[in-house]
Amino acid sequence: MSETYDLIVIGAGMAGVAAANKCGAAGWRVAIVDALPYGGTCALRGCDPKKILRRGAEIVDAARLMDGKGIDPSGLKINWSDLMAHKRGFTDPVPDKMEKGLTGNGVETLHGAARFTGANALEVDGQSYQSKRFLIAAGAIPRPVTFAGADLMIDSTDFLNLEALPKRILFVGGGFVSFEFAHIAARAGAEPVIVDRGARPLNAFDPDLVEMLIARSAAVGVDLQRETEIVSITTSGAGFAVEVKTGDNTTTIETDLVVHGAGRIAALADLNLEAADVAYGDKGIVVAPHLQSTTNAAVFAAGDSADTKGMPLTPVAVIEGKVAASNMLKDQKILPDYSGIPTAVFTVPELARVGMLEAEAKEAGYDVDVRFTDTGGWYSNYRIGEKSAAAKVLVDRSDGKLLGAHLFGPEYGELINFFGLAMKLGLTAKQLKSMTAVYPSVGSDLGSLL
Ligand SMILES: Cc1cc2nc3c(=O)[nH]c(=O)nc-3n(C[C@H](O)[C@H](O)[C@H](O)COP(=O)(O)OP(=O)(O)OC[C@H]3O[C@@H](n4cnc5c(N)ncnc54)[C@H](O)[C@@H]3O)c2cc1C
Ligand SMILES: NC(=O)c1ccc[n+]([C@@H]2O[C@H](COP(=O)([O-])OP(=O)(O)OC[C@H]3O[C@@H](n4cnc5c(N)ncnc54)[C@H](O)[C@@H]3O)[C@@H](O)[C@H]2O)c1
Repeated sequence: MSETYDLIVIGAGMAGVAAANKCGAAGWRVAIVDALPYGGTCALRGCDPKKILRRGAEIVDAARLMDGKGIDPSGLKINWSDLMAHKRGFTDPVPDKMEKGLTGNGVETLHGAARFTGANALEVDGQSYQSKRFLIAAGAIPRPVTFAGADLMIDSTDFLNLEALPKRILFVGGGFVSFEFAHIAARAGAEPVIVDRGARPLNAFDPDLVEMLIARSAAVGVDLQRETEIVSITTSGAGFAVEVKTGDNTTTIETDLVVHGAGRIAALADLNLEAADVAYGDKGIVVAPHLQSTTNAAVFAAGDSADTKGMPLTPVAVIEGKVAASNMLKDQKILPDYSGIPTAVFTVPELARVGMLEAEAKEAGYDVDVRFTDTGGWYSNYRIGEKSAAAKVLVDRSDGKLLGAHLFGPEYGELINFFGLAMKLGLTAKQLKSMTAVYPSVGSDLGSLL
């Protein structure tokens, strides 16, 4: 006999859990299902474990920047297995905590891979379930790539579980994952190479600041090869030979490990969406702006597995999960507010962005006042020995409002949040400048960037 629910959520990550808790707490009969331990990518295989490993890199880098300024960094090194144990101290308890939170809100927690069998029906490990509504929050998986030997790569999840870090690591793709991991690996004594097929890696970020990050990366031993395609990966001794092509030139890079950093696609292949008549593509479930499927009214989608305006980021997944839940509960069509959502690449130091890129703002016809400042010589950076830092703030000359902010430097992953809030509230640059910050703090630099 099949069970009947008000809502079944597929995926116990940030989007799914936010929605399930909200609908469960509102008194609906809700079930949530995940094929993996509860917690999703961010808490178990992404943001949180990654930033714990980055802490090791931050400390090593900070000490090296103070070499000759009162700190002797010689002998300082990352103990990889201890750092991993520190990471597991956070990740191990997550599934249990998350499941308890859900059951506390009256949500039934199921385990296994969900597969649609009809417009209002799915099965999990042979057991059938009926529901009035479904939320697909199935996240993303590494983009399948076609070069020979692609199966020899490890993915980001494997990297975050490495018991030992080899010396030579090649990252395929010049995006978030590769830059963040390469920065950690370099500070842990590895020699990372990033191979990107494009002319400009991290192309969602300000090009001038990306060039500064590339130079800073090179200084710590991260080798970037641009406009370079992977031809093949083969095993070679205990490691791998990666054949790469730049223009007409083909060379081979010997390495101990090859890591997939070539993007992610929505994880929908196993859901048998055809059975439920749910339209989808590589970017996710095709949804109306209020997150309801365009082809099956019983289905909503949120997070990395929904094709929306939002980037595949944790804050977006949470917002979309909550908005989808609210729309289902109240039978309304509220739209997610994507304004002022910042993002950062957690290299050391970090690169951050909120709002439009300079090129996007100009293309959209704004009269843009571009306020670029090299902050490498500022007190905040002098204090810690960092010479490479800058900010680019974009202001609309017509009304003084912020169009975008782009930052590269230590603690700027925090500083960007002020710009995000100001943009969400529609503040002018002048209004933001009126903020009084603790002195001396990185926040107290903000006024001078405007
Ligand atoms: C290495 C890495 C680092 C990242 N760092 C950051 C960061 O610093 N900041 C940031 O904002 N974002 C970061 N992200 C992105 C962020 O993790 C995602 O945007 C976010 O986790 C998406 O949440 P979600 O709920 O949509 O999906 P997920 O958290 O991926 O959850 C989806 C869940 O669905 C389950 N599932 C899928 N198919 C099925 C099925 N058929 N049946 C049952 N269960 C299923 C999966 O097992 C998974 O647990 C990072 C991503 C990666 C890979
Ligand atoms: N700090 C964060 O917020 C964070 C961290 C990690 C991941 N994420 C999320 O996860 C998503 C996926 O991250 P990602 O780094 O895997 O992808 P990405 O989309 O950021 O970058 C992929 C890069 O790989 C390149 N590429 C693709 N195929 C290639 C090939 N065959 N050979 C060489 N280069 C190739 C692309 O040109 C691109 O530069 C991101 O878009 C982001 O939303 C966020």
